[in-house]
Amino acid sequence: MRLLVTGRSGQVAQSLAEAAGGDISVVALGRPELDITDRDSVARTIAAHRPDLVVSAGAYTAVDKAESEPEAAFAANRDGAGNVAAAAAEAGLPVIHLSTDYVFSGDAAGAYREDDPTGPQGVYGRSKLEGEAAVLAANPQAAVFRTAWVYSPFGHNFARTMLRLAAERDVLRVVADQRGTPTYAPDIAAGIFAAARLILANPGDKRLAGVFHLVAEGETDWAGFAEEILRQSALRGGPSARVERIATSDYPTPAKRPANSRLDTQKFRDTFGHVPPDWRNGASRCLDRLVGPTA
Ligand SMILES: NC(=O)C1=CN([C@@H]2O[C@H](COP(=O)(O)OP(=O)(O)OC[C@H]3O[C@@H](n4cnc5c(N)ncnc54)[C@H](O)[C@@H]3O)[C@@H](O)[C@H]2O)C=CC1
Repeated sequence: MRLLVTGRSGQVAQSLAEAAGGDISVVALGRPELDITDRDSVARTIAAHRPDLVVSAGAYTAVDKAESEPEAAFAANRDGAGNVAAAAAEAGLPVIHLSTDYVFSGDAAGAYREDDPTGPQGVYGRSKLEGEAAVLAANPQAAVFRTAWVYSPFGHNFARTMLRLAAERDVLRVVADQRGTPTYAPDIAAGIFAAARLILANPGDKRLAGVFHLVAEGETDWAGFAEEILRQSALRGGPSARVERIATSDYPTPAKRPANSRLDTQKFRDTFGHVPPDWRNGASRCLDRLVGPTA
């Protein structure tokens, strides 16, 4: 199968490109040749590369900056997402679109299911929620995968930030009152490949369209994630530091984050027959790459 992926230098796009091989080919494209805010450039790119399926992973992901740049966030996350889904639909192609736990308020007690009420807390979450609606309206073969707390060997992410800070400081202050599931981008890529295979084998199957939650198994809080990264780093001879657990109120940010980011993945597992690994397993593989293998 041949996948065209938007947002070439992003964590998920790079993970998809890296995992391609065998009967899977991935063409990952980004600006300047593919700008999702430019409908014509999306249509031209799809026509030129003739993929079987489009993965929409390009997005405006600067959560705090979005509060002061709402136009840019909505241009990419709502209008750009809609452009990609519509251009795929015009070519008769299914689309897998990435969305986020930030569409929820975080006030619920348990893990969020796909049909639970949304309630984004900031501009980024609102722009992604409106993007979901645009995608589902534009393409009858659209699957929206909400994921969360993405990290990888690439780009800006929490795991890399913790390692960098641990090399500079003895104590890292990390919020301990936001719960969720760290999800290793290569594990998202594996879930996307499994789903894409099924979607392409069952064209028009309505059960494979709609919203799904795709995160790793298990849960923790940001401080717990930091502790695990630093524990695994120390095992490999990498930087380590003590984690001081703090409250969100001690670390003010422009955008409010959900206190509960947990996503229920039952629907994804039942529909696509794919079970993502535990988050600690992903952390271990990421640390193998960022620090090196354990002795
Ligand atoms: N990073 C995270 O923790 C989470 C990410 N997500 C979603 O998952 C998806 C993938 O996320 P990541 O790979 O982490 O993001 P990322 O920030 O690593 O990559 C996004 C890519 O999109 C590109 N992009 C932005 N505007 C564009 C435009 N107009 N045209 C073409 N490309 C453009 C950026 O240059 C970047 O390479 C996104 O939809 C994001 O909203 C969901 C939950 C959490």
